[in-house]
Amino acid sequence: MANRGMLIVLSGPSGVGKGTVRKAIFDQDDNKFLYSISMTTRKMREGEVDGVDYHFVSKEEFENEISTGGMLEYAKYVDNYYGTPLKYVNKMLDAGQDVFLEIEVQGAMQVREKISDGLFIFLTPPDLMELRQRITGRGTDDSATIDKRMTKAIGEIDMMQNYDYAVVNDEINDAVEKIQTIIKAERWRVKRFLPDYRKQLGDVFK
Ligand SMILES: Nc1nc2c(ncn2[C@@H]2O[C@H](COP(=O)(O)OP(=O)(O)O)[C@@H](O)[C@H]2O)c(=O)[nH]1
Ligand SMILES: Nc1ncnc2c1ncn2[C@@H]1O[C@H](COP(=O)(O)OP(=O)(O)O)[C@@H](O)[C@H]1O
Repeated sequence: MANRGMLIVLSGPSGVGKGTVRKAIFDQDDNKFLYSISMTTRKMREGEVDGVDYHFVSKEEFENEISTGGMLEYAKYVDNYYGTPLKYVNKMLDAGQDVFLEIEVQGAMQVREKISDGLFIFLTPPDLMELRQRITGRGTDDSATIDKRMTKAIGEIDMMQNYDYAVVNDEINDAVEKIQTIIKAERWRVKRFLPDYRKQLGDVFK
């Protein structure tokens, strides 16, 4: 029953803490999800490993994947492509494995179009000033760039209405616990059971 794996999508505005929360979830011992490793054209940072943090590819390779239908979703973000290879996700879902994506908002909306029975969780900041402080705290942007990121983030927060759940990333451990609770409840959603019973209808009156 409900043999197909669950697709879990964690998204939210830049700087809200998606990467931090995702790492905390995957550091838990009893974590059973498979993380879909994204493909990107951005440069590898110190300490990153190809095939672990991302599949690092050239712009030509990425565009070739797009044109041959190899991407479940992709987005151009700060001049680089980021995307989810389709093959791995489908294979794992068909094998009954739950797959976890941590992606930005444009990509999440493309996944929603294609895999409507996925679980879409929006990570949101306690308030906008705190979001600004987190972006500032990373120390990677000047104040004009921070303004641009904030304008973008406000548009992204507006996309919250297209998600199933909103989780406030106030304290990391609380956010992780809320996400785990949502995932547990999702397993018993009616929509995950009906297709299996419907499939059995053909056999039962033979
Ligand atoms: N659409 C999409 N976004 C992704 C994917 N992988 C990572 N991202 C997002 O791309 C953005 C930039 O990621 P990264 O360069 O690692 O920077 P950082 O998270 O800001 O340190 C983040 O918001 C990620 O969540 C993907 O496969 N698809
Ligand atoms: N719950 C939290 N409380 C305080 N700071 C946080 C929290 N979650 C993340 N951060 C910090 O906010 C910044 C942005 O987090 P990051 O995971 O890079 O965001 P994203 O992946 O959404 O762009 C980082 O400096 C991170 O340490």
